Amino acid sequence: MPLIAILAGDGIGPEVTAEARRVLDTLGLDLTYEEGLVGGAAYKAAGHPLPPETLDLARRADAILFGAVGDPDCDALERQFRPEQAILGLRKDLGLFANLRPAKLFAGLEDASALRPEIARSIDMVIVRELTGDVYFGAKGIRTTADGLREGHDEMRYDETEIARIARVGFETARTRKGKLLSVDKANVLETSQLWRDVVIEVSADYPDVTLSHMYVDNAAMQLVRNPGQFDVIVTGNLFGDILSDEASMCAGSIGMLPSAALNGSNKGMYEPIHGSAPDIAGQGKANPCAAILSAAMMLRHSLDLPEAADRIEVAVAAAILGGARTPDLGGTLSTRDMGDAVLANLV
Ligand SMILES: NC(=O)c1ccc[n+]([C@@H]2O[C@H](COP(=O)([O-])OP(=O)(O)OC[C@H]3O[C@@H](n4cnc5c(N)ncnc54)[C@H](O)[C@@H]3O)[C@@H](O)[C@H]2O)c1
Ligand SMILES: CC(C)[C@H](C(=O)O)[C@@H](O)C(=O)O
Ligand SMILES: [Mg+2]
Repeated sequence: MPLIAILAGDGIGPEVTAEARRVLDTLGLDLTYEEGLVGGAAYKAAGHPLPPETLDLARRADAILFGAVGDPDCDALERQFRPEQAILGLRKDLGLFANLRPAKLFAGLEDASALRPEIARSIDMVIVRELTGDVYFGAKGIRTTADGLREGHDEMRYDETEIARIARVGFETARTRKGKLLSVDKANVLETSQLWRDVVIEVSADYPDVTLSHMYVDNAAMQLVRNPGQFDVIVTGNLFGDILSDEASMCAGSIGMLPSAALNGSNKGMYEPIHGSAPDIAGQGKANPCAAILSAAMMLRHSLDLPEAADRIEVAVAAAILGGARTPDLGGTLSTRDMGDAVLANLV
């Protein structure tokens, strides 16, 4: 029976993951679950944000359902002990280089979007974010210059194989959709981006059926709020993808609505909302669990070959939203648990 690692983490992570778990349980699937400590919770209990037992569980599991990590109490710790190192460590250890972040407007959420309804309605895209390279994993530190000044540095780097494999994920994803791939970079300034653009163009020779275009990241950030309907699949690096996906989430109504899948080319994956631990609302039952619930659906589709069960979850979330279920981020008053109930009530 497939094993699911549940790593709920910090802040609203456990609150939203509990709702995803309730939905999974209701589907009556043959899955086993094992919970592990991660993030600030793990640091406080075991002295490390990614304890060996958790890493072992993640390696053994067929898929990982991840909540969120991050705890203001831990922000002053040496970097290796900070909660965020757990998620970065898992991505790197498991080779989860391909991060799919679908952003679409659920019918009924037009008024929750930061955009005008007629613009928001057109949003239906997938951001394919590279997840194990870029400034995230380059050489970094704070050093002292010859003049005695403190100097922070984070190296941006990608080699051509890293670019080519994420480009292929972008092209393959575009093939299953409208056949349009936009590569977002900063090739007018950055050498890393110039190589990115060159390699994406080389790989495009294998995908003559996909229309490839390119855009600088600053323009892409602007176009995302001007005319998001122009985007089908966006492929981009780790940092640009992080920023653009938070921006896309608000265009689609709320950061509480966007799920993600982190994949490594096998069936294994880690599934998580794109949002963080939201310390400002943690423990208040205000968090929107939809992103976590939709992440569970992505898990069923990408890791467990259960597309019908995934569809059932997505249809239930869409129906709950259409029926007016709204947490505070969407302008409503439902609690996290109530929103979970609304999704369960619409499971058919
Ligand atoms: N994948 C992750 O685990 C992840 C992702 C992003 C940030 N973080 C961490 O989370 C902590 C907080 O970061 P932040 O405040 O920059 O980002 P955040 O995503 O946690 O919160 C940003 C804003 O969005 C709101 N929000 C987020 N999720 C929501 C939800 N499901 N429902 C309703 N509102 C929601 C929050 O209340 C907050 O106002 C930091 O420690 C950060 O490093 C973790
Ligand atoms: C918590 C942080 C390391 C993480 C990232 O930057 O990748 C988060 O913002 C995300 O989007 O998953
Ligand atoms: Mg982020």
